[in-house]
Amino acid sequence: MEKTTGNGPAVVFTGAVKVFGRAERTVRAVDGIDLTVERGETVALLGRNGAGKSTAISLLLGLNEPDSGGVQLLGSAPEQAVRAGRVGAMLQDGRPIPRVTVRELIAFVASTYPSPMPVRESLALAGVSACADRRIDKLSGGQIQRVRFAVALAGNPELVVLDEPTAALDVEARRAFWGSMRAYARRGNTVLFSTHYLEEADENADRIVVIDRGRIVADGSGDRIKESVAGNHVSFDLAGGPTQGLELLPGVNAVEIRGDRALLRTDDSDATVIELARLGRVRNLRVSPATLEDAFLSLTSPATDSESETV
Ligand SMILES: Nc1ncnc2c1ncn2[C@@H]1O[C@H](COP(=O)(O)OP(=O)(O)OP(=O)(O)O)[C@@H](O)[C@H]1O
Repeated sequence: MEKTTGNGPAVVFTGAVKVFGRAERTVRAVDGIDLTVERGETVALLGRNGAGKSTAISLLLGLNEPDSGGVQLLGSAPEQAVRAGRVGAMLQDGRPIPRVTVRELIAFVASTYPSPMPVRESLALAGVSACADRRIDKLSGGQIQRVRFAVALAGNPELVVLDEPTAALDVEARRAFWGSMRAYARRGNTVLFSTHYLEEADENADRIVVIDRGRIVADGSGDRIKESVAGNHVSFDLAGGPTQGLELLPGVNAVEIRGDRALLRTDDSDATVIELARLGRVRNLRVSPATLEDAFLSLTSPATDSESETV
């Protein structure tokens, strides 16, 4: 497909800060983000509830102005790139579902852009050709999300920004959605999506940017992020043995007791196991590498009281 290509990165945040509230009740929702996304990359913004993902996306789309720092989209100011149809977005809004057919909606949205994607193509890419003549308010949640994706594609954008696009979908609908997203990305387009699902970030993004309290705390491939929280888990049956002192074993930096089993996180599993053996504590022992979830948990802070935790 012909693309309006340009030079330079797709997205650049430079020291972006966004503060909400006043006086002593302020929240630094975005607290100094520096981030460059190259054209053609698929990047996941991964963070817990309230981490600042939606606020970062609102700055990127020009829906909010940063208090300091700046944001550039496809080499221009966000509003300019959005107006030209160079960016498509799916936000977490609860707008009412229109009572028109899928094709009518997409044709209408396409008509508002200077050089739209042919309607047939955006329907196919979003995987909604088969329900194009059905009314949107009669579709399933998964289909509606894909119609919203078709809306995001209507202007023939070079970049799509998706804010938790699969939050309310079941496993099958999610898989179908990500299939459509990847087909769009394979055309050389750029995708930036936010999620709190680790597996989705790992499976669908080339790069994961972990956000916590408005800051970037890790940036790289899933494997690289796992490595940044180097270490292994050593677990064994307690068999009624003592739990105190386990945190003092060589290499150990965290201890968890689950029923009759001890789980130790360690930087030096060899040394931990040797000492456990010396103490005669080796019962049903297992050593396993840190997972992406371990990495995520150790990089981000738990949600505060006001935020619900759904990770
Ligand atoms: N308009 C606003 N006014 C006041 N505070 C806000 C506003 N928007 C966001 N916040 C606060 O800024 C912080 C970041 O919120 P944001 O919605 O960007 O996080 P998020 O990572 O997208 O979370 P979620 O996964 O729940 O969507 C939170 O503490 C939130 O309460």
